[in-house]
Amino acid sequence: MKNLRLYILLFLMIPLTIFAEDGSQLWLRFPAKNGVSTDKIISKGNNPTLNIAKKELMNHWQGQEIELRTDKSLKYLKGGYKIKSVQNKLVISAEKEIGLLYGVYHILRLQQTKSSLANLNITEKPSYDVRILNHWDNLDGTIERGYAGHSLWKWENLPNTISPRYEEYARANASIGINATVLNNVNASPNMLRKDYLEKVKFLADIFRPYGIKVYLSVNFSSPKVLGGLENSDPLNKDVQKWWKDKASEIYKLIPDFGGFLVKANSEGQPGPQDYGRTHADGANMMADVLKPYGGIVMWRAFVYSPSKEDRAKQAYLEFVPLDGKFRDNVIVQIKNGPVDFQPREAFNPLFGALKKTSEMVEFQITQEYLGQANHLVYLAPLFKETLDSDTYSDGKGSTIAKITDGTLRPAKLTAISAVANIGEDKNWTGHHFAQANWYAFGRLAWNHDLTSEQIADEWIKMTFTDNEKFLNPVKQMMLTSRETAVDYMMPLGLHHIFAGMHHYGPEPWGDYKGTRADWSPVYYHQANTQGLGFNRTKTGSNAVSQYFPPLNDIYGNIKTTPENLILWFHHIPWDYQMKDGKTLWEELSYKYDTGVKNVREYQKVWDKIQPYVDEERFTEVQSKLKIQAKDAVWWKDACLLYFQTFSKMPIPYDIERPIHELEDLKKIKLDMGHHN
Ligand SMILES: CO[C@H]1[C@H](O)[C@@H](O)[C@H](O)O[C@@H]1C(=O)O
Repeated sequence: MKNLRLYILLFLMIPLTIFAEDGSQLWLRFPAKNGVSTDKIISKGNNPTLNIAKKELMNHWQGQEIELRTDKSLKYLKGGYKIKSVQNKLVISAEKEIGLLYGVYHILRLQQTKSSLANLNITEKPSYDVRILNHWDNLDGTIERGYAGHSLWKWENLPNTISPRYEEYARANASIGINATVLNNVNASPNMLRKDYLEKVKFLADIFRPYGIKVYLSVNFSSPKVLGGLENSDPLNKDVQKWWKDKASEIYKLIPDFGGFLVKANSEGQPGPQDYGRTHADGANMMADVLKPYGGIVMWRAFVYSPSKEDRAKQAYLEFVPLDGKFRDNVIVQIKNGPVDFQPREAFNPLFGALKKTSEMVEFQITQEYLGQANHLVYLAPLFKETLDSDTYSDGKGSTIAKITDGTLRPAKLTAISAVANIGEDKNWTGHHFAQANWYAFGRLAWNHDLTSEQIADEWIKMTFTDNEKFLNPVKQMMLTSRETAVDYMMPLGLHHIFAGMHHYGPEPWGDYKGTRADWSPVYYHQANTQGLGFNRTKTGSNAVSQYFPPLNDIYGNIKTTPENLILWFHHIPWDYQMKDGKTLWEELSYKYDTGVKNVREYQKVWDKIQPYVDEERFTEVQSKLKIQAKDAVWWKDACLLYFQTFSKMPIPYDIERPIHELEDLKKIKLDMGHHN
């Protein structure tokens, strides 16, 4: 009897052990045991990176014999590799060991996704040289726009305590080809460059190095003054230049392969060269000169907005175009995908392609500051692809942002792509299990921007969850539509920045922040009045359309040819304007919000139905996040429709669910999150 009870108990525990998954392993769920024995791995040499590659094979590879071979003639692959089936074995070759490690992750991915391993003949060359994460982590452990707990970097404990997550982080990045990281917030503390902090940075760099990851730092332009006690931080002051020179030498003594600096200057209150009447080029070049002897680079951000009254969407272009050709060749201008700020949908940033003699790189945001943060399931590959595939026409038809930034159209000395990370201390790393997919997607696209959103989702689901079609197909569909769904319930038809100030989580279309910058207020962006809705950026308005190359300036300048998903970005249009499907603007807007809500409801059903194929922990966690997302979608719909209705004075179409909130109550919601604009 006793035994029987024990058996029953053991039997009941089986599912628990099978399903003891929590998300902490990310997509790295290779088979745990039964890897190949050492004699099935042929490789010469003993180098830390190679040793990791061999260890991964021993622990996880279940296939045939593998040969790892460095080959100097493969330099042209720029860190890439070849995988070839030769008789009974697989040969992975690359110029350097890091290419071999990438090749090993490639075959482990094939194994994990149950792809064919027969007759392989693969050549991989990355789209970009520098594939970099930007952490907005502060020295006190908080993260600006971080929604997955505190920073991974425990500065106070370094170098005495080394968290195992440092290496896990490096491994996860290497597995998708990310090869660089900026450890600290672009709103940078001058203390980052203090001797004691640099020594801590060295420890992280040492852990990341075998995984091919170079460390970069965000620097505060006033460091010479604040940290060095100099009179000012004027880039043309010899003492200031010497301070940076000495600092560079100090850094490279500790970290010989240090990557360089990321700089946010003269933006949102940060100091910069303009404080001394100098230009962005003067500032960037001063830093570039001190890094040059060591092979370091400067990533200078174009996210600036000046005290001018110009449309905010025009400002980066206005500041940087006159400086084209004035930057050193180890400076690269880092440009947000859109001209405003990581909105659910923006027109692409017109600065892409406009700098002809200066290297340009994209900055994406993986952390979902404006996309429901860690609560909403929004798969971002479609957003990333939309930007990369946008044709700027800068050098004629086909001048996509991908081709401008990857060196195809401009033989750029330097190619790079970056994204603001969503990683924190949370057990599942990113707050929402599905937000891991956005880290993954960024890495995969940085490696190969020709991959489709669907391919990436397919891989990620198979690696992270299962290849069972009953899970794979519906979940993939949910992911692929999720970005458009978020656009629909937040800001359809080109609406933008109608978020509540500070936290940027919920809706506040009525926001009119008198006394602050006009361009921090939602009312500035949607321009709703009794005539209509939208921001007039045509010739009769801010003329932002003129910053686009022909024929885009005309296409966007004309209401009839502007794509409807951007119509309110470029035009102020009457409420009864007739859309392509025959509906009025007001009706179209209403149906878009409604579609967004309905889709989230569908996602809830999809998720509940796949319960048999996922562990309890992840099932419940995603399920409860979807509940929040569904409530938030209704909140967005009610807030925006009830508010805009005060101008349109038209009824919400009767086949749409009625609002369940009162506008006045919604206006009272105050969330205490975040800390500035
Ligand atoms: C790091 O600051 C961020 C800020 O939190 C974010 O709300 C803003 O819009 O963008 C800034 C930037 O990109 O510099």
